[in-house]
Amino acid sequence: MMNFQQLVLASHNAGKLKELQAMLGGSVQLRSIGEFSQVEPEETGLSFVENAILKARNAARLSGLPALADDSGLAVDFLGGAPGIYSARYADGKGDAANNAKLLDALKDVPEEQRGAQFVCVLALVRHADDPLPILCEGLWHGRILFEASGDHGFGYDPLFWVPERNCSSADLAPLEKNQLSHRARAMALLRQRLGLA
Ligand SMILES: O=c1nc[nH]c2c1ncn2[C@H]1C[C@H](O)[C@@H](COP(=O)(O)OP(=O)(O)OP(=O)(O)O)O1
Ligand SMILES: [Mg+2]
Repeated sequence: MMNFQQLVLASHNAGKLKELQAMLGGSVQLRSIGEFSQVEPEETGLSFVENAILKARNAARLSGLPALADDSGLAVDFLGGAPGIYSARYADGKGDAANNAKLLDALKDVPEEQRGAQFVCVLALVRHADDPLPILCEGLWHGRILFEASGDHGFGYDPLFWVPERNCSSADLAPLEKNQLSHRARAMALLRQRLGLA
């Protein structure tokens, strides 16, 4: 078993870095890919898995370190799984607020029982840029899309995601609580097992 004391996180999303570092604890130091490059790779894959691997390889190449990538998104039942892998680009790169406004508009006439959705997270870890056997772990989080935003924590679509097991939005959850329940938490629990950190 390889010992990953330092990993580069192949993400330019500060929210992900915070959550993933909190989940990993002190045993692994996550360094941001921002230390090495500000250029974001184009996410050309057709799946979360492909995009996670592509981002991890790119970060390993740029940093010379083993790399962890997170490709995630929101799959809305009524929209046939959209925005899915296009979640970050849903409102053409105009950011989280525009993404959320577009989603609320797309669902404005959809009743509560048809507003089911899941957050998806795929984590990919490569030992080096050409690693032929990336470690892959996925996590899902089932919930519903609210009719209006609620909460100040988290990032992205959190204010619109109703968490049935807590009866509030994921942005209403304290960070510690989100990090025990989320799609990312589930994927990370599997990764920790794979790495012998559990
Ligand atoms: O826990 C979450 N709470 C709320 N929203 C979330 C979450 N997890 C993913 N999301 C949303 C944000 C973004 O719209 C998309 C991820 O897109 P994704 O390409 O994986 O990440 P990103 O572009 O923000 O950063 P990067 O690619 O550099 O890792 O799904
Ligand atoms: Mg991205």
